[in-house]
Amino acid sequence: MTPTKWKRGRMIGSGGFGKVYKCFDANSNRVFAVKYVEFEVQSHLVQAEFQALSNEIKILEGVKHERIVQCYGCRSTPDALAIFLEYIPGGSLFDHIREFGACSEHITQHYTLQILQGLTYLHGNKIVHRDIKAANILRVDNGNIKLADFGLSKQLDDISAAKGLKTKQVGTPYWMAPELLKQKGEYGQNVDLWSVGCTVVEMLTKEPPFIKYPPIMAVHRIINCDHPRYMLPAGSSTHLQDFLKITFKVYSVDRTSAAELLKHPFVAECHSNYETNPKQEIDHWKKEKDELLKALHNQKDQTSRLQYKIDQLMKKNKDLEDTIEQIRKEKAELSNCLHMEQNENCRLKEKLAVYEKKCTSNEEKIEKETIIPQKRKRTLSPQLLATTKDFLCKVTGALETPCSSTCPHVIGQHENQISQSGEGDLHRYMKTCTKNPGHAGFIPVVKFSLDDLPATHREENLLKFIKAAADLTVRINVTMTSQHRPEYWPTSNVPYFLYNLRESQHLRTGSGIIHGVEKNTQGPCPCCKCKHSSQASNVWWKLNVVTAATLVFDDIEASNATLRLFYDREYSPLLILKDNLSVEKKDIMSDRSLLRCVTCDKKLGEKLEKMLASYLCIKKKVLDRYSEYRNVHKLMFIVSHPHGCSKHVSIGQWLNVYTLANGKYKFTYHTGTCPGSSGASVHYIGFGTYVHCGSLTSGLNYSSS
Ligand SMILES: Nc1ncnc2c1ncn2[C@@H]1O[C@H](COP(=O)(O)OP(=O)(O)OP(=O)(O)O)[C@@H](O)[C@H]1O
Repeated sequence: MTPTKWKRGRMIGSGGFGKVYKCFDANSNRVFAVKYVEFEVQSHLVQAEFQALSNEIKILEGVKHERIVQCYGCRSTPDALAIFLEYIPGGSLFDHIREFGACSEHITQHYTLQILQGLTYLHGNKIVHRDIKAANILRVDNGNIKLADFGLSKQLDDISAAKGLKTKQVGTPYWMAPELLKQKGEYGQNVDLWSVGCTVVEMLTKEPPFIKYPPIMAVHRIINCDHPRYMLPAGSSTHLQDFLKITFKVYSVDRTSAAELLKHPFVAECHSNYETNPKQEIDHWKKEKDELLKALHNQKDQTSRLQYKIDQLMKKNKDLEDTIEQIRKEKAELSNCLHMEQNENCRLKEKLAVYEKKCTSNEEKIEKETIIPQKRKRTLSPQLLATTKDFLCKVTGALETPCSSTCPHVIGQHENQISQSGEGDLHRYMKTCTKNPGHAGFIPVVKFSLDDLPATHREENLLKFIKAAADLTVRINVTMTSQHRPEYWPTSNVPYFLYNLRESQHLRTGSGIIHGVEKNTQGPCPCCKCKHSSQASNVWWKLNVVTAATLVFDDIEASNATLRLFYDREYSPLLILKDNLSVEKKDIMSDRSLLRCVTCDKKLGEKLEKMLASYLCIKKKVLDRYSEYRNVHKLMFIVSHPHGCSKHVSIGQWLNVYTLANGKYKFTYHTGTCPGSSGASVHYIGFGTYVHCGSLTSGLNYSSS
């Protein structure tokens, strides 16, 4: 029954065709919703359209279904048509989605079922809704829904087209079926099924398909698509996907009717009414409860995991803080230590200065004992050179000339490098050398080449000979001066070298050459290692080394001596021999010592055997080649370890050769030697090999006889 004594209440919404208010009819004592459709023009045409609308409304008054908003007729006012509707307090599904978010598939199933129920009824009564969408689905408080706005849209569109409405309809094509959007397109009830599909997508995703396009483009897409595109929530059922496939059939004839769709598994399992099926509702809530419990459980798990992580981090943090504290303490201690070390350093520096002073004075003492002061050397040299006869005193070889303690010739500098501070100081002596400052005449053995030979002798074999001699040259270190050194040279009153330092320990260094390598296979190796081993080697080598007697005087000194082999460059690997080192033969007057030592290092023994063989072979070739020119070119070379440093070759000419009473030769030369050259082999090309002894007060160097 249409309200007669009604009063308009608050506005509850507005749509494309007018505003909706709550209203109360005093006659029936009932609340309604009233939709005001306002007129624009009172033309004849519009009048006709309104008449058609009123007639339609009358028909709709007879449409009664629990899923349909009941229409209670209409009344005309001067500028509007008031259509009375059943008041539904829950608002539209559109508002619900906006407020609470998309519906779950479960809820969507229920709403879809109820939409289809409403549509089945409308279609059964030959009514097409034409405007199914969430905004036209109203929620009853008990959770069920009703379809609103049905059947009037065609009439309202017609009035709008005739420009008879104040509010202009702006078409929302997103829910419309393709055939409805096509110009002059014919359509039937099945347009509502397409819209149901769009509304299902809207319920699940909050938006119908194609919403991202402006209306005009959306229309184009809907008309031309094979199937609308949408993104369903993850885990959506296959029933749902299949249901949508059916509703979105492009050709309306292919779409299944609303009544048939009620049998689709997507909706068939739902009970039609929420409130009338408490069991299902209980199941639903139980399910929701279970899900909530599960979520709660997960949250608890996560919380306890997070708590554990926090605890771990706090512990780690604490450890780090402790470490920082520890580092701070250590730093403080270290800076304390550093401070103390700096003080100690200062103290030691002062002490060092004192010792250096002492050391210098000791060195000076030694020098006084062993070396003629420079001043004297310079002044005496020219006179001494003048008379070669004077040189041939008893000690230097000419036995017919007696020597006295004042004999200037024999107080020659026996070129041991003496170092009070051990090996560490040898480079210092090299740098501060006064005999050959800069060592221009000394060529490191590794750099020696053909170019270093005089043009007259630039021959491969001579170079090979020098290299072979260099290979066998060794550095000899002695750390003890024997108490058996004589006070005087034999049969003279000339003090013997280092007599005053006998029984003292200090480093003396000189040179020598390996002169014999003898392989032994008889009996066990006598080296220290084999002596104390049950697996003593049966193969070993005896090595003979020639050096100066003033360098290694006797077995006491030999047992405190070492041989360094292959010391070709400063960083050559350390290869030291000292096993069973002894003096096999000694000639004080000639200043020659023949040392002996052993090795059972097979690789070394064989290598030295080969080296010696090629040395002797090339030596002979060179001797043969140059023997007839030996007095013409007077070429000679020396391989030694100046100042105990790495091997150097010095090349030059000898000055004089004296034939001694015993038929031996004695040479003098300026070819470069330094402290540390004592005992080095001196090779006179065309003559043979001798041992370097020292330098005379004249500055001349001389070798053994
Ligand atoms: N019977 C009703 N009971 C309670 N509220 C209603 C009722 N009818 C409509 N409303 C409210 O009024 C709003 C506007 O409704 P109306 O039908 O005018 O517009 P619409 O359906 O949103 O848009 P259009 O008219 O373009 O389809 C609805 O969204 C709803 O919230």
